[in-house]
Amino acid sequence: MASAPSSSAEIPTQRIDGRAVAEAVVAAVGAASARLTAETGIRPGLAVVLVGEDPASQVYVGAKGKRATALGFHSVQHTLPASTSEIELIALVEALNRDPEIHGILVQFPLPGRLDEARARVIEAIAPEKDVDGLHPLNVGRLAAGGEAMVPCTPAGAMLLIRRVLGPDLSGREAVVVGRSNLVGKPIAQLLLQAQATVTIAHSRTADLPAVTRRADILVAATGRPEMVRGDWIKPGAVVIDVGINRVAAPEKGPDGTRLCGDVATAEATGRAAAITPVPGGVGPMTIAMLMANTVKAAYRAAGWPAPPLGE
Ligand SMILES: Nc1nc(=O)c2c([nH]1)NC[C@@H]1CN(c3ccc(C(=O)N[C@@H](CCC(=O)O)C(=O)O)cc3)C=[N+]21
Repeated sequence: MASAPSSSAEIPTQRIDGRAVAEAVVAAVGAASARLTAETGIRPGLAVVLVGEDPASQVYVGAKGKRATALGFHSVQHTLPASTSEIELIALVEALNRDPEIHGILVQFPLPGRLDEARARVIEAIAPEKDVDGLHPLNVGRLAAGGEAMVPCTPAGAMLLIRRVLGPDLSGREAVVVGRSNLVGKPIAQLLLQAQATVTIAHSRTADLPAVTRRADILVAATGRPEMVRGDWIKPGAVVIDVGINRVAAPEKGPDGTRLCGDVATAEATGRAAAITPVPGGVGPMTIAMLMANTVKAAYRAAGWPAPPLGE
């Protein structure tokens, strides 16, 4: 029997293996760390601060600590109760700023309740050279001005995946970032611009969002809304970077079943995108790898050494 005629030819869609790229980064980070420790006695030190008991945050923070320990870093986790005051949290950050064994400080978001309103003050309390999240205004400004900045981990990881597919020069390519957060959307847009792409930042208030995303040769979805980006929002042949990690109900896995999904309807994108990052196994593992990379860079700078090459 003849197959039904299809209106458009299917495009083979490459799944970008974030776990494999993350392993390569982590291997380079481990080698750089070992060299520093052998020659100076300095072990990269990472402090992760978790306030409250958000279960997803506990999982991420645990994964970060495990990675750091496996790399031979000095790794400490500070877990504070949800009732912690702004003054107490900033006092801890200041103690970590002064601690010579700590090169990187990460305060996990979201902060609980009222404390989230203090977010900007907490970020500004972190010493910029220890700000491995790249959120301090000095690092944000340096990234915007094209200087030596600590780059936020998820954007740095996403860019590395884009470069693996398209190379370092994005001249002539249209990039659309959906999402405008300080942690993801805005810094990814800066990095794409630096790589010569033509960049649009779109968001939930953009008029005719699908028409805007359909222009994208590079589409970055960072909306935090499960599978918001549909297949027909994607230009055929686009490279799609799915930054979302959403836990949604999955009745097929039983009454309490859940599954992870991204901000892109991956099944619909398959056969249309040239390449897409899966969830899980895409940008998520890169985020942790780049956190380790930023921590080693901070330790190198503290030792007065130039930043090492990290497979980027
Ligand atoms: N100050 C701050 N910096 C952050 O970088 C930060 C944060 N707060 N708050 C929460 C988000 C989330 N985040 C992730 C890191 C790794 C995975 C990851 O490794 N995901 C795996 C597994 C996911 C799973 O199985 O749950 C994957 O996508 O394959 C996901 C999410 C960092 N964040």
